Amino acid sequence: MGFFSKVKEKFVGKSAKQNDKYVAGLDRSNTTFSDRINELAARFREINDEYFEELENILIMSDVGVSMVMKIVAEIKNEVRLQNITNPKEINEIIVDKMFVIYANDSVMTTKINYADEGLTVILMVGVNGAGKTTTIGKLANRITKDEGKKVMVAAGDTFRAGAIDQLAVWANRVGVEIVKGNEGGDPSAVVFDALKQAKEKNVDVLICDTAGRLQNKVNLMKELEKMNRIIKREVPDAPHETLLVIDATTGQNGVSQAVEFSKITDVTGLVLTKMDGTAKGGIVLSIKDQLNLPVKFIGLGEQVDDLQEFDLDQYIYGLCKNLVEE
Ligand SMILES: Nc1nc2c(ncn2[C@@H]2O[C@H](COP(=O)(O)OP(=O)(O)OP(=O)(O)O)[C@@H](O)[C@H]2O)c(=O)[nH]1
Repeated sequence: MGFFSKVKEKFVGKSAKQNDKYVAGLDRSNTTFSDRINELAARFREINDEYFEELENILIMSDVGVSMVMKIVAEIKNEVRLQNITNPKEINEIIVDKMFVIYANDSVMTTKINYADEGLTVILMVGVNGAGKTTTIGKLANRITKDEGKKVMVAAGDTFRAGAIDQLAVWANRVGVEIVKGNEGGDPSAVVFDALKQAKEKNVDVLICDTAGRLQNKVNLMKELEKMNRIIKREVPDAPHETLLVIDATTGQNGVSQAVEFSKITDVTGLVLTKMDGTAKGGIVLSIKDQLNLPVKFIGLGEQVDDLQEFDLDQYIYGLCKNLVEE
């Protein structure tokens, strides 16, 4: 069964609680993407080169990324020829299937957090300022505490940005986890070292470390992350278990380029796409996959504490293509 049929069978007419969050959070993307494709089908009597050009534009406007768009459209053309389809109204299923078959191909699809087999799990959060790192750490700490029953601690390793420490402290307080912090302008690795020591003493299960996001000063940032990684490894040899890169989905292709830069600086193990509810260009998930081949582990679908959702490909497809699937 193709993605299209699978998603249709799974979600249409049903209302699972988590699914509602995806549908609401991706509403703007769905309207831009699905409605434009439906509108295109209504305008063309038959599928021709012009139709495909417009389809390419819709995909590009949804932030799918040019090289990915070319691959997807080539696949769609091929399938249309094979099935001998000429009516644009019959193409929805093929569009949805091809987009996601390409996404899922050769993919590292694990969305689960890689926890340590035993002892302390260390998660390092990286990303440029304003991407939503602090908010994500708060939401993630809450998820891990409430859903998995683990004891979480956070380390205020962004000593560079004014206010970052206080902001993280507010979140820690809100979700009821302990925070280890140093002074603004201090050595972030010292904070992390301190946090590692305390986490081990207090039998913490998961330590989430904030870091500064000065991508414009790449050499310093690289040195800082290297030092932090060295200290973490010295204390917990198989750590960090995850280095999650936080990207603001509303920054579109710029966010994708930042992600590429970050992945050159440090070993990223997964992505968190924030503010998906604030963009009409939900296709960024596909573009990132194409350029980085890293799994999207979480997506931010709002500002509330429970708006960070584990990335689920089926729910994402349904959210993005709702009006196509339900046509
Ligand atoms: N709508 C929406 N807003 C979000 C989401 N994630 C974060 N935000 C908001 O984005 C803004 C910036 O997020 P912060 O966590 O404060 O990011 P920052 O502290 O500026 O920068 P860093 O922590 O360095 O990334 C805040 O107003 C958050 O509430 C999301 O998934 N959806």
